[in-house]
Amino acid sequence: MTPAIAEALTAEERVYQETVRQLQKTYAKKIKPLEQAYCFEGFHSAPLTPQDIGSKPMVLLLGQYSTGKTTFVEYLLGESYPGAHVGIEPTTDRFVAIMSGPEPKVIPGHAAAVSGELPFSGLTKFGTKFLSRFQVAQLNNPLLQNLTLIDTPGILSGSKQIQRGYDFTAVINWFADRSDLILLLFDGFKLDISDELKGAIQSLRGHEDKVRIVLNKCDQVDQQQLMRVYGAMMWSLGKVIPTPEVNRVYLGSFWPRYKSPVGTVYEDNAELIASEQRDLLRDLRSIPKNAALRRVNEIVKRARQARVHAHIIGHLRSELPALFGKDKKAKAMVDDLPAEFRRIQTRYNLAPGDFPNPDAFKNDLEAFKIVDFNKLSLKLIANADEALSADFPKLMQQFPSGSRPSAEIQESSEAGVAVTLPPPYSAMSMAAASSSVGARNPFGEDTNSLSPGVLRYRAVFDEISDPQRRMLSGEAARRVLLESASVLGNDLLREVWSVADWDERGELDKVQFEVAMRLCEHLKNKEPMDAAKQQVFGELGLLSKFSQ
Ligand SMILES: Nc1ncnc2c1ncn2[C@@H]1O[C@H](COP(=O)(O)OP(=O)(O)OP(=O)(O)O)[C@@H](O)[C@H]1O
Repeated sequence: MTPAIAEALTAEERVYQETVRQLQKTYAKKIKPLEQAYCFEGFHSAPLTPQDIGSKPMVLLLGQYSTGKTTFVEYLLGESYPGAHVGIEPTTDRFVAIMSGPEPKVIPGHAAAVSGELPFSGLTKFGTKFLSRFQVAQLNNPLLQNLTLIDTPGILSGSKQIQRGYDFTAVINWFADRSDLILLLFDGFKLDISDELKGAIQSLRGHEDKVRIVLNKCDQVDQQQLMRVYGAMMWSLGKVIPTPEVNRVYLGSFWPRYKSPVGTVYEDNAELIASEQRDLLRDLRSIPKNAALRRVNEIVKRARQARVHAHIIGHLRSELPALFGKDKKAKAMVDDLPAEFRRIQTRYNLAPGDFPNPDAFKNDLEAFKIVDFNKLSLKLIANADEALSADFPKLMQQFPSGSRPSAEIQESSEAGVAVTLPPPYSAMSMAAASSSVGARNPFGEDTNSLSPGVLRYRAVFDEISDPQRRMLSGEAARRVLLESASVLGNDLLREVWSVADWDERGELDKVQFEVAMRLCEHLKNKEPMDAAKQQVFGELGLLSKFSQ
């Protein structure tokens, strides 16, 4: 690694360390007790350990075999890591977490997963077969003071693919969840995108903002070939990464200094490659700062969920009669959870976007008896409220003004915890939404007819929709519409729904959600429905839908 990277990372690292320390403290004192009192673990996930919150920012490397992942790690480190294998044949047959340690050491997967010092306890759920294909490689390298790198087994093409004995895609997803940057490496000299790689890429849904594509070995082809390879790669990726934005691609050839390149090296791309590599390093430098923001964002999101969860559980418990008819009442409530959720939402003025899916919640509830739950503790709730309205926003102040607070933070700092709008409606989300719209439309609509900035509600949609299916359920959409446009009354909202759900699926995709929300805006300005419809479909370039 060049000293310049190490230096820049160190400054960012201090902010990261301090943020993490305060997050750990606030979480342990004000959020974890709430989670524990209301069995949050049974419905969401186990309480976070200090290691979970404080783990170093992670960079995940993914790609077909021999695309140069291990060599890329060596390029960043400026040295090889213990247990690294580089070769033209498939070499890395395991997941390797490359981490900081006092001396070069390999920790086998089973030991790493039970170590309280390492953030890998969650990997035990993938079983013994996986753990024997996982290891931690420690070494004393300045880059690793700030980052953990995850080298992954190369993905083989087509029929060569071997049975792994564990769920490769689920493991990728686990690491992707915890990563701050995901580098997808392709070989510019031998482009290949196998089905398993496509599956792995598809499992990165919801993490598109972290994905960067690296077209490696670019000096092995001439300029004309490079253009063709680049085009072919983007074409193939367009089919598997369904985002409207074009992913950032870095063209490069990442060799450590101590190795001299072999084979044909074309000089005509040298300048381009050099400047692309500089850009990628800049991206890597910003990881600790972004990671600190991401950690705060994640904890705030979790705290909001835990608060809503406590209200739900406390409400269900309190509604049970003191003496007779407990079972009957419990059954009635469980049978109509959406109605209970609405009641709780109105009573405590909670954001609908923080509520869980009622069906999933009902499933999880089967493992419990409502009568065994604790009643609502105002003290625990007040602690969580304080964390959301004071501690987390204060934490954000230490970031330079250029850093963007998340929607959740914005919401809790501006409006305290008694928010009436779901977090995505913050001005920040809207701005972010309109600034990041690209040219490709994954919704089956006519791409060219959508003008830039058209999907103003996309951040809202991204936060509350099903991340796998990219659809918003009827129930969730109804809650948002009621929340943001209840003044329109049920009849108008019903009409809005039937306009937006034009294909009568009972759920909305991103464009349909945009239509619904924009219609509400116009209707709130007292425009007649027909005029509002024409206006909205016109704005979105969907007039063909209007005439249907
Ligand atoms: N920038 C580059 N230009 C040309 N050849 C490269 C480059 N980087 C790596 N190589 C060569 O490509 C081969 C594969 O490299 P490496 O083992 O790092 O890939 P990998 O993606 O980690 O492979 P696997 O998935 O099998 O572990 C090696 O022979 C290596 O020397």
